Formats: sequence, C-alpha cells, structure tokens
Amino acid sequence: MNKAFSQIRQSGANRSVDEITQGRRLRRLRKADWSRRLVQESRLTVDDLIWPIFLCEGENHSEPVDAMPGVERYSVDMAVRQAEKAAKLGIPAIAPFPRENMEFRDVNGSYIANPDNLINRTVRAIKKEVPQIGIITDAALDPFTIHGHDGILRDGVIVNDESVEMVVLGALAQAEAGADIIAPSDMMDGRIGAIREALDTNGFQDVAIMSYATKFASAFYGPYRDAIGTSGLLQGDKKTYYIDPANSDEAVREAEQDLAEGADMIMVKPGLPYLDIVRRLKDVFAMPTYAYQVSGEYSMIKAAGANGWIDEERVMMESLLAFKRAGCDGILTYFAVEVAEKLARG
Ligand SMILES: NCC(=O)CCC(=O)O
Ligand SMILES: [Mg+2]
Repeated sequence: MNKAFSQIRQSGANRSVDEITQGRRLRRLRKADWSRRLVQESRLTVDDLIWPIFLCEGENHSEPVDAMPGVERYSVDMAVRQAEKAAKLGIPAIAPFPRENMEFRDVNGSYIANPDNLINRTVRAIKKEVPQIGIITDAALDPFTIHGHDGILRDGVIVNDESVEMVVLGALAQAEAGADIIAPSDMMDGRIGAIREALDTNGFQDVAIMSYATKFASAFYGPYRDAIGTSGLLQGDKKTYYIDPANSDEAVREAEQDLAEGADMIMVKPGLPYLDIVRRLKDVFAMPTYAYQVSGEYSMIKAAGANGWIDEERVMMESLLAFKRAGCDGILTYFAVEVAEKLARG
C-alpha cells in the first residue's frame, strides 16, 4: 500500500479509493487533451450564432451604446457592411433592432407597420446586398411606443387583442421587406397564430416564426433599453405580459401554446440564468430551441473582464458552450462576431 492510501486509512476512512469507486475512475478520460476531445459532448460552432445588431438613423454613421461596451448602433448602410462581415465569418443569421427617433413613436406603436421604418429599410438593403445571410426581425412594439411597452397601453393596461393586430401589421411589413423569420418578443396571447394566419393569407408561407415563447420579466434587459432608447420612457414594468422569473411550468404552457399556434422555433430569454427552462423545453417538445444571451448578461461579462476580475474571452466561450450543453440549437448573442473570429482563429 502506498503512502497516500495509508494516510487515508490513518485519517479514518476504512476503504481505499479503489474500493470506494469500485474502480470507476472518472478522471481517466480527462488525463490528456486528445481524450478530452474524444469524449466532449457539446461543441460551439459558428453555425450556432445569431447576431443581434442595433440600428439608428443617418448615413455612414455609427455610435456606441454606453451600457454595452463594444456594441454600436449602425445606420442602414453601415448595417449592410456589418451583415457582410457576419456572412463572411459564416454567421447564419442577423437580428436587427432599431433605435427609432422619438418623432416616430406614438401610443400605439403604429410606425412598426411603416414599410420605411429602420428595420424594414435595413432588411431590404441587406437582402439585396447580402442575400446569403438569414434575417430575423422582432415584431414587438417597444421601439415604436412613447411609453416603452411592447403593446398598446390604454388606461394603464396593455390591451392584448389590439396589440396583436398591430404586431401582425408589423410582421407583415417585415415579411414584405424580406425578413426570413419573424420573431415576436411581445408575449401577447394569440400573436403566433395571428401572425401565421396573416403570413399565409398574404403569400408568405415560407416565412418562419421563431417565438420568444418564454420571455421572463427580467432585470437583465437594462442595457438593451439604453440601446433602443426606451430606458427613460418605460412606465411601470412588464410583469403583466412577461413570465414571472419564479415559474417553470408556466414556461412549458407558453411554449406549448405557441407551438400549437404554429411557431417553427422557440426561444428562451434571458439565457444563462434560465438554462433549466431551455433543457425542459428541449426535452418536452424536441423542437428547434434557442436562447437569447441578453444585454445584461453581455455587459456583466464585459465589465468584469474590463476590470480584470475574469478572463473575458474564456468566460464568453464557456457561457456559450453552456447554452449548447443545455440543449440550445443556437444562441442570440452580442458576442457573435467576437466568437466567430475566435473560432476562425482556432
Ligand atoms: N426584443 C429583444 C430584446 O428585448 C433584447 C433584450 C436584451 O438584450 O436585453
Ligand atoms: Mg404566449
């Protein structure tokens, strides 16, 4: 018996490690890089990435988003160049979000239906110049309302059915502009079925729907509101339409409903703090499942990295690998370009 074992015995343990593990030593396969690679269960590739980008008015113009270091808003022409860069890197899809000027916002968010709003102009331009990249558009009303809510606000209430009508008009305008996937993030009841019906009756059978099926009433969206210019506007909170962060069964019911109404893909949002929901939805429905690593998650990693408290690049890669392990088919992440560049370097 070697010295270490005799020390275990002396310390009071009666059995040797081999007796305790019955010879099943799980470290055996971790001993070398080659064997670790051989047993690796999840992998992150460029095919897993969806890149959300922010838009603003202007020409040849970009401006930093203060609350999201490294993230910029781009004018339409510059957004096209960004789409080109993403396509070259092999990123499958891009998701544009607009910071609309205040003059275009109203109580009903009606500018979402305008064919010449920022999203629709950008979609048309990218489709024309970078046709090989997929475009995913959000049909929620928050970038277009003066109160910052995703729906229409009447007497302090977000009215569901009227909001759905507006969301549908927005979705149709986006499909008309050339969007490949409509991804409504508003959480109104019935909007997936209504969008599907409207798309089909208007000749857009091939436009898919990625439902933000389980969007939680989270504090992790803070920096995004800076990015689209709604942080000072929001009256109250979004708890009457987003899911309570305490609930998991309710998330299953939301996903079930959206799939029954015709969603092709489902999304969980936020991401990292909600990986249990991803795993549950993937196991229950076996559908294409995505997660949104939201602005607060991004900015926390950036801030800790900038302070030297964590290794930013390694945490970025690990966080995204965790989404894959949880069952995601893809991730919306502001890190998409950085990750794609890193993966390309090897
Ligand atoms: N509809 C898109 C978002 O709400 C994004 C939220 C975030 O990144 O915090
Ligand atoms: Mg729902």
